[in-house]
Amino acid sequence: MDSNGVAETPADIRREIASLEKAKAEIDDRITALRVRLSSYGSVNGNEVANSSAPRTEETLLNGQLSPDMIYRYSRHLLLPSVGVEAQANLLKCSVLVIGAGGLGSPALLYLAACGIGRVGIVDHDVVELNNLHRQIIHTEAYIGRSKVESAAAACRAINSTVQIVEHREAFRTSNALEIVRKYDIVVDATDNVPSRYMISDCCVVLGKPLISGAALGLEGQLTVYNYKGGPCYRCLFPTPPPTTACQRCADSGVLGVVPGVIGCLQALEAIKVAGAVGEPLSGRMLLFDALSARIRVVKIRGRSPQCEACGENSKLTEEQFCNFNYETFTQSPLSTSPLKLHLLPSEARITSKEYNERIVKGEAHVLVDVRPAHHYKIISLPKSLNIPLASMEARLSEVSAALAREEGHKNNNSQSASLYVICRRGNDSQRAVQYLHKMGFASAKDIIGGLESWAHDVDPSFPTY
Ligand SMILES: Nc1ncnc2c1ncn2[C@@H]1O[C@H](COP(=O)(O)OP(=O)(O)OP(=O)(O)O)[C@@H](O)[C@H]1O
Ligand SMILES: [Zn+2]
Repeated sequence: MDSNGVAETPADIRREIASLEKAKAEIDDRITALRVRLSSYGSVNGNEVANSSAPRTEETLLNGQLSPDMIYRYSRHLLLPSVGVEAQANLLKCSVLVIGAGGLGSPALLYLAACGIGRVGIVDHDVVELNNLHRQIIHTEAYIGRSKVESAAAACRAINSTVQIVEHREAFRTSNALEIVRKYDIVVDATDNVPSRYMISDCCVVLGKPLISGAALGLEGQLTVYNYKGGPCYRCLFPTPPPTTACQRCADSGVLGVVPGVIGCLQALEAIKVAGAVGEPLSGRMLLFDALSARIRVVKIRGRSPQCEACGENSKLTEEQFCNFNYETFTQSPLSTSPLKLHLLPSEARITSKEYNERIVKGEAHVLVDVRPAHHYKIISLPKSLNIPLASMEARLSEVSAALAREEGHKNNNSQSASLYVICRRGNDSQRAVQYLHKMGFASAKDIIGGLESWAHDVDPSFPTY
């Protein structure tokens, strides 16, 4: 008998329980969906404020108080006595600009968005490539060929829709630097080239912004904070640029993916310390990370130099001077990451990859010397090429003579001389090698223009590039 006096069976009761459970599940789903919708609004004292495309942190803070959603989202920060509500509120009010959305920028951006920095700006002009993905973890395969900024911004928004993400899909140059940096409180240098480092540092000096600077190459990385509370700037430490030969890039020297990951995370950490006003930011000190030996050292570095041309006592670095300074000339290296293209040889000492292919198809007697380092040669090489790295050419010249003699013996009954071709990855070292071979009496040596990259591009599209 139910409360209405209607007879009921156990089967009726089971049916009613099932029906109520179904309704309860639907209500739970509805509550979850509403919570997700709620998180795209700013919460002011329990009254929600519509906040469509660009969430504004100020609206989520009332008299410096965190909204209930923020208390929940950042609760693990708030529970840390050294962080707490005050530092979290500082993060929410702060803006950070990350220049470069590559190996360093990827983890830095993810953590900065996740931790609730109020506004995060991203600058990059590049597009996502397949060979970026082993380390540039903010990007996914779906974004290959698309703007790194667009990709990184989407990832940041997916992690934290309450953070305002600003996209700057352009190269950072003297012409736009001041205008961009002015809008942020802290700058993170996550670029990979020397002219950008000087330019970013000078810009931060001119505008008085703290700079979190990181670098990673191969199996090593380093990190420091410049221009912070009377500390040194980049120029204090490096008044003159390094020789161009000392400036390597990941595309040439390689990099273990986790290494920029570690340094990029530490950059986010330093930015959070500066933004939140907690701890001791890494100013006047430099952290050095050696992945293979698993060593991290922190060394003291020189303080602000009174003679520094950017931040020193007699510095005349003004906004106007900054805009007119040529950082590419100063550092003798380009801002863009396009590889160097040397022109060392006359045209008669060069041959295109297509021409070379035609000659070998015709069966021309020849020797092909590949002058790349041995570990490059192991990645991929052309059949029957002889690997003599440029650095060991002098010691191994006799191998070139022996190979030519062998080839002449095999193919030419009339003992006509065999041709000598030299190849490398992109066609720079091959020219250097041919110059040397000419000097050593191998007058007919020719370089293959554009190296293996042009072979892959113009002759055999299935030949791998790296
Ligand atoms: N002046 C600049 N303005 C904007 N972005 C820059 C500037 N200089 C460098 N970058 C960006 O910084 C990022 C550095 O990333 P990273 O060092 O991982 O190398 P990469 O250039 O993406 O790859 P790889 O060196 O392997 O070809 C790149 O996305 C690059 O486009
Ligand atoms: Zn300085």
